[in-house]
Amino acid sequence: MATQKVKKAVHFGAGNIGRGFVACFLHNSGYEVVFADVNASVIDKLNSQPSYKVIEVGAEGTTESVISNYRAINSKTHEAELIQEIATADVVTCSVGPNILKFIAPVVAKGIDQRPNDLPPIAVIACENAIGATDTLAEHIKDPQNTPSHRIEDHHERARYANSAIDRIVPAQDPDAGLDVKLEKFYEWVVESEPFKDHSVPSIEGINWVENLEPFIERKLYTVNTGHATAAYHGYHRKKRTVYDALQDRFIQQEVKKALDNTSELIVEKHGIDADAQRAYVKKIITRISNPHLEDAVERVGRAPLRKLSRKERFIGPAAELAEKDKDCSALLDAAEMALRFQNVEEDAESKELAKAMTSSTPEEVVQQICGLQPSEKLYPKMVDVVRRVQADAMED
Ligand SMILES: NC(=O)c1ccc[n+]([C@@H]2O[C@H](COP(=O)([O-])OP(=O)(O)OC[C@H]3O[C@@H](n4cnc5c(N)ncnc54)[C@H](O)[C@@H]3O)[C@@H](O)[C@H]2O)c1
Ligand SMILES: O=P(O)(O)OC[C@@H](O)[C@@H](O)[C@H](O)[C@H](O)CO
Repeated sequence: MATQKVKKAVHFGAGNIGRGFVACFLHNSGYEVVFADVNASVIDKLNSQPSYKVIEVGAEGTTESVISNYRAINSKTHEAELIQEIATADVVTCSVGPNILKFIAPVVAKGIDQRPNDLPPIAVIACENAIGATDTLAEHIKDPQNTPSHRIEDHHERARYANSAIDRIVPAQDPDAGLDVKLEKFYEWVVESEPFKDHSVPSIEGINWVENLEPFIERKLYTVNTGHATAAYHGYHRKKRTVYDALQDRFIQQEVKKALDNTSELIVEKHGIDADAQRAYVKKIITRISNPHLEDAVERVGRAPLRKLSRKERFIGPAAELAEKDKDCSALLDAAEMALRFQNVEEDAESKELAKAMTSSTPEEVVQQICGLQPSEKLYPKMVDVVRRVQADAMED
């Protein structure tokens, strides 16, 4: 009797969303998961412990599931082993952070290049909070430094790249929790189906396959993440510990609602999303980010402010489009102002860099270099005023 081959997934980033969501869904879909990470302590724990728990918390109570059938490889020290795993895997996923994609690309490229001819193309799905994260990873993989140019023409026979939108709040974990991950019950994982049109899509339970991802990723980033970051940055400024604490403050709650009114106007018009459906979505997001069981620190949600203030991200992205249409983006500008004031310099390298740029650059330089706006854009002078105000306040302190 023919035995069915066990499917294998290599997942880069054994952190919160990696262990708590992506690996959990791959495991539940019958994959053996090979984690790749640079954190030696997490790798050692994964290799010495045969299972860990994923604990869903919420108003409805707590449920636990057990994840097993995984291995882990240190991508810094065991590159050759990792290349072999990728060469023979069915799926490569990652949740390492958008700025890390360029660092994992070389090893993924080598694994793809060594893929045996008789295997179907590997599915590559980046699970980051960023528009087109898989495209970004693919660009790095296909860079001549990583894939020889004579191997590009038939590269699609070895790999297919699909963008995704991934949504589940996984806070930083208690240091004593070991590998276990506490997270919210809600999840949404939407992935492009188009790259697999001449093959079948990978069989991963829970994925919503769509032809056009743009409305899903923009709706997610400009609602969940805009709302989350607005609460976190206003919360940090008002000395709140968690996003839940921030949302107990009526002023912050109003700022979040106003920011999501701004982005809803854009999303509804741009993507033809039903206004009532968007209102219900916003309501659900506010309930989700107000989850008292999650203990989600404002420093985690506000992490990497340079990334969050960049052109295609949760504030400047929608605000630039709204400004071009002469529509209200004032709450997004207020939230961006709070992001500029996020000075978590001890823990966050980008925050330190931002603080330096705010003291050494002109407002115009900050807006061009950090927010990626050009003087010809309608948002540009508004954002210059915001930076000028923050810099003036800093001079007074
Ligand atoms: N936590 C969430 O709620 C959530 C939800 C949706 C999407 N995301 C996205 O997922 C990504 C990861 O977020 P997270 O919260 O899990 O962060 P995290 O810090 O918990 O996990 C990131 C992991 O990547 C590893 N890593 C860093 N550099 C690496 C490298 N060069 N090679 C391999 N591994 C490397 C780190 O050691 C860490 O284990 C981000 O893009 C984030 O926006 C997070
Ligand atoms: O991961 P970031 O830094 O892009 O954003 C922080 C949080 O808003 C984010 O991790 C959310 O928890 C997540 O996007 C929910 O799906």
